Amino acid sequence: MSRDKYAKQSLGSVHARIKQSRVLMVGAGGIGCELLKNLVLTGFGEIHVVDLDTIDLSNLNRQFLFRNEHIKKSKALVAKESAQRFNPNVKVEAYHDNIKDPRFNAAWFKSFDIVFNALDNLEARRHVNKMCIAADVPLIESGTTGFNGQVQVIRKGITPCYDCEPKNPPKSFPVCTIRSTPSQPIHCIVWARSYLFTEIFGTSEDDAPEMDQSESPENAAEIEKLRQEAKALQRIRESMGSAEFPRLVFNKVFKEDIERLRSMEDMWKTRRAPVPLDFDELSEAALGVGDTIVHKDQVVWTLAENFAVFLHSLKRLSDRLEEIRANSHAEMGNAPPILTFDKDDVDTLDFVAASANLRSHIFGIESRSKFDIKQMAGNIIPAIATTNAMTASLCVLEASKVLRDDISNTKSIFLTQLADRVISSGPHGLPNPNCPVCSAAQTTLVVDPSRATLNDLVEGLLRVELGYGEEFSIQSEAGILYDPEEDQNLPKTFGELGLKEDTFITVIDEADDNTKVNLVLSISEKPLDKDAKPIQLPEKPKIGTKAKEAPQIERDGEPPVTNGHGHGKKRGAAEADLLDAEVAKKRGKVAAAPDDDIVILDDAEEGAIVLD
Ligand SMILES: Nc1ncnc2c1ncn2[C@@H]1O[C@H](COP(=O)(O)OP(=O)(O)OP(=O)(O)O)[C@@H](O)[C@H]1O
Ligand SMILES: [Zn+2]
Repeated sequence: MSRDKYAKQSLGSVHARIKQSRVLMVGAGGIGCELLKNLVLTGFGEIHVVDLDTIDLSNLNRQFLFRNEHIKKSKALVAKESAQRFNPNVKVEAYHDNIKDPRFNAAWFKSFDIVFNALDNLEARRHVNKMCIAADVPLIESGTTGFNGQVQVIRKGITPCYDCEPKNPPKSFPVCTIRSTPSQPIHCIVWARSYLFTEIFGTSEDDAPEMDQSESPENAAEIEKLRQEAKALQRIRESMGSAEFPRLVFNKVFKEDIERLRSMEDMWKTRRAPVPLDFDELSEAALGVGDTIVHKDQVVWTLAENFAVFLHSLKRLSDRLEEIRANSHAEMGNAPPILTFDKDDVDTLDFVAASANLRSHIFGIESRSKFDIKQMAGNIIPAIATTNAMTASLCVLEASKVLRDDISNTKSIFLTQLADRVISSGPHGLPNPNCPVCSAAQTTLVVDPSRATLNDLVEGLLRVELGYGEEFSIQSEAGILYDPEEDQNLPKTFGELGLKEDTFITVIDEADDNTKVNLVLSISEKPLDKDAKPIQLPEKPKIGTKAKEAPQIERDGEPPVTNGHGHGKKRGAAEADLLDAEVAKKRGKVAAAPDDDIVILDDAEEGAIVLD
């Protein structure tokens, strides 16, 4: 019996296309392992796998292509080795690399029939989306968070792309809530991790993405005060290692800062005022607390127990940092050593858990167990192997429609546990005509990197040849290259600006009327004849104008479910609840769609039953 017999029977006529197809899978983690197994067993002819990471012990429970002996090895290479054995007729290529590496350029993307995203972060997803739009290759985008999952087919000009709907930025809390008026355990946990821990052992809180530092006239004075408090804490940090250090830190953050807050009476008219803690009183109460308390991670510690763990962990972390400092003395000129919070590093977790609970006590907020705090501080949502497996199988189902050239029948599919049906789907909708990525005009820009300047582009090409007015800006991946107020780069050459082969730059028209859609220029380097212009367009692009008002398009409102929101961060528990509610809402909407029913088609020719 031939190996493909059942695949042929269930897939019907598309089986042959699948066999000849060349596909790319980006990410070999939770979804990726399931997906690669499906692709290999379905018989996709040539599969390329890219993943930048190595295998971690914590991956093994669900990433079943990996075993204990593979820990620390490349995910892409091991996934290839393991999956290849399922079907020797399939060719698998693996790359242990970041998909953003320039070698994976638009021409390389173009060589695939379909691209599958099995990623965990917004940045990489957006990059692959952009490359697939530039290369005009269909993309199957997928993501899971706990029991929720989503699959979306993206095809330039036909479906919305990943960036057609702006994505929610990662959840952040106003700095004043975290530093002055916490009201939930998560506020105290963010304070302990992103303020206290980083001010004592790391770099400044200014870098914490979950703290929204934006100032307004109402909070400017308070923010300035908070800055001064942080500076005072940094001065205390200098006495690390001394016998007085724990008392100094404690008194600063759990007593003096609280007394200052308490004195701001207006703040506490409608809230319970915080009550400072006393070091000596707690020292006495903590005398009987044994060392084993840190192992009781499922019980909520008492105030005295939290105090004891605070002191122990502060000592362990201070000793560690002192030791690193002593050893790194020789390498002068290096940045001073720091510690970073890691949910799996027990010393950092103990410190954050105890500090968060001490603060909760001050503000009359319920304490949490170390186990709970680990979930919240690490933004962990348990990955569910079944959700990944279901999502991966739906990716293949949608891919089969793409290979049948049946994009119009592809669906946006949602998995959710809250609804009466686990899987629901809806039509894919239409591209957003003002989307900065897929509505953009695209063309290649040939430049002589040593001669072509940004001014040649701005004046010679954009204004003279393409009719741009005064108001427009140019952006590269690294940020703004030019706008009317920032023209210092104009005399620089493309070489000096680091704009190499295969990088993209985007021209954003800011004219009030007849605003042009974004123009994406893909750079191609070529030494050009001395007499020729140093910058040329081999093909003049057709640049449409933006729609004045966004038309009412039937499009799925919420952003796709992802198991990471920007910055490679996982979603917090509070966000997960929100997401569940969003998905439930969507589920209600989608379920009402008449074409949501299961259709059984009898494919007479091949004897196959197709479930859509
Ligand atoms: N820019 C990128 N280039 C290549 N691979 C990437 C890139 N960004 C993320 N990935 C990979 O995508 C995969 C996503 O898988 P998954 O969501 O299961 O995460 P994980 O890191 O394996 O698990 P967890 O984060 O839950 O411990 C990871 O293997 C990760 O290395
Ligand atoms: Zn788009």
